[in-house]
Amino acid sequence: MTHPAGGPAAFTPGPQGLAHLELLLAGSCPLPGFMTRAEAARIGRSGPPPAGAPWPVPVELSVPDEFADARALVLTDPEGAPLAELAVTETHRDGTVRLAGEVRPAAPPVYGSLRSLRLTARQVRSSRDERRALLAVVADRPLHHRALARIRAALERLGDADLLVLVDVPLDAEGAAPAVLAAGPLLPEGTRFAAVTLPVAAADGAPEWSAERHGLLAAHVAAAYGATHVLLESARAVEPPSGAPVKVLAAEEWAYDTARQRWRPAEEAAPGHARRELTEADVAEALDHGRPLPEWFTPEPVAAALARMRPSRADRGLTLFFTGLSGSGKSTVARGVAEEIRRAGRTVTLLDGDVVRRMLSSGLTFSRADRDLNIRRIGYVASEIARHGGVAVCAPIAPYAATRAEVRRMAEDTGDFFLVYVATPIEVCEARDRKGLYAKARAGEIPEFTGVSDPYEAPEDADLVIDTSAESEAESVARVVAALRDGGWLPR
Ligand SMILES: Nc1ncnc2c1ncn2[C@@H]1O[C@H](COP(=O)(O)OS(=O)(=O)O)[C@@H](OP(=O)(O)O)[C@H]1O
Ligand SMILES: Nc1ncnc2c1ncn2[C@@H]1O[C@H](COP(=O)(O)OP(=O)(O)O)[C@@H](O)[C@H]1O
Repeated sequence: MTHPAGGPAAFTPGPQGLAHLELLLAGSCPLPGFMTRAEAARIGRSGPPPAGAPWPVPVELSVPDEFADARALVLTDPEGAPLAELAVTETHRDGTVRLAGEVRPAAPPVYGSLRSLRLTARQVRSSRDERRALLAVVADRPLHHRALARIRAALERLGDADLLVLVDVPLDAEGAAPAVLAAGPLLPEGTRFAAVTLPVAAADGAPEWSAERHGLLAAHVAAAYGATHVLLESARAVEPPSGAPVKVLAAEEWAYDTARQRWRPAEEAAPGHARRELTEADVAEALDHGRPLPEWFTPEPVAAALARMRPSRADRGLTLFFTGLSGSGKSTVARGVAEEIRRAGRTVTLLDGDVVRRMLSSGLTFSRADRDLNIRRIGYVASEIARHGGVAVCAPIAPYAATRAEVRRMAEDTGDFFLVYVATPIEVCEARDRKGLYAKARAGEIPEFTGVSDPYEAPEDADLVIDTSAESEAESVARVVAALRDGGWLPR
């Protein structure tokens, strides 16, 4: 707990707390601060909120136990800069400690993605002609031709309306923003863009709301910006059932009419000529393999932004992680695969178990704690190699599933992760006993030996399983390389 200059303690809320605070401070939410338990209970978490509720979702702040007695709290951004002061009027426990009370702004926020685009509701309202209709599009995904056609049709129906695109992005990442903004030149002149972060749950650790609640929240925020009509282009929010403060336009199905070569409501498309949109997974797959997105589906500037945001797998970093018992063949196969990757034109670093134990992890034992530390170090180095577009080939035993999962998460922050389980039976590994270690382990001379006197948790999330007792070294290498080619990590 920190007490800046003798004042109240300071606390950095988690992502949900910060997102609620951002709306409170920007004047997008009409509440004075975080809700009491009774207020939050009245709004509820499932089903529609009661009629006349001031806000469609509970706004709560969860804090660690150490703040349970605080009367006031300075809420700061993740770098510690004060955002607001909270005067605590109620403390209650609901799994975690929750504080209620008014918030008073401290200093304008400087943190958060797309800060320069974070126009407040007040800023937008004060600079527009409120007699005109305002269509707000709340978007957390790229605007492809279908979305653009739907927006144009809605504007046409509304007559003389302004357009505001509320780009819904997390505070700590750009999300789909570059692809949403790339559609700017394809929208009417004068279209405004503002970045917002819509919370997805009441408080950190609380369950996420239903899609209808998300829709309702989006409508309320859009209304705060002065919108008269709302279109949801969101993966999370759907048309709310009722009670929205502005008209939420129906999300009827659209299709590409291949006869007329344009997008239109599916029921208007010529029979036999209605082509559906690509799914998000289709788009990801095309980008992963470096295939262009079809012109009928996505406009060129949006496609270009997407290709920048998600380079093909051949251009992304990769952590290729082998796991298996000692003597299973990890190093041998990893060496062969690394050679093939190099030959295919990619830069590759081999982080072999033995070398790592000498260079990165000398002094570590084979206790669980030290093995975990060893694997985390390998994961860290691999993820840095991947950050720069390289391929890191790792070949430690890595006996624990939880630690491998940690490395997967770390690696996927900067690139891709591909797990190869070398599932050679222990009898074969032991018969090979290249270093005589199994014999020593059986004789009790090496304690905590994996597979003999220490656990090995076989992976259930392997992307490929090989067994070097059933195939030659060349066959194993070829199978891994083929999987990398099929996945798009190596050119064909
Ligand atoms: N107690 C014990 N258990 C397992 N292995 C042992 C042990 N003591 C030494 N060795 C040798 O160390 C190599 C395994 O090191 P790793 O860094 O890959 O292990 S771990 O991932 O940290 O568990 C392993 O090398 P490989 O045969 O290449 O796997 C062994 O030769
Ligand atoms: N199909 C195969 N693939 C890989 N190694 C094999 C194969 N068949 C036999 N071996 C032998 O098994 C041993 C595996 O040792 P190594 O690659 O160091 O395993 P690890 O790194 O898992 O401890 C090597 O001596 C290798 O020559």
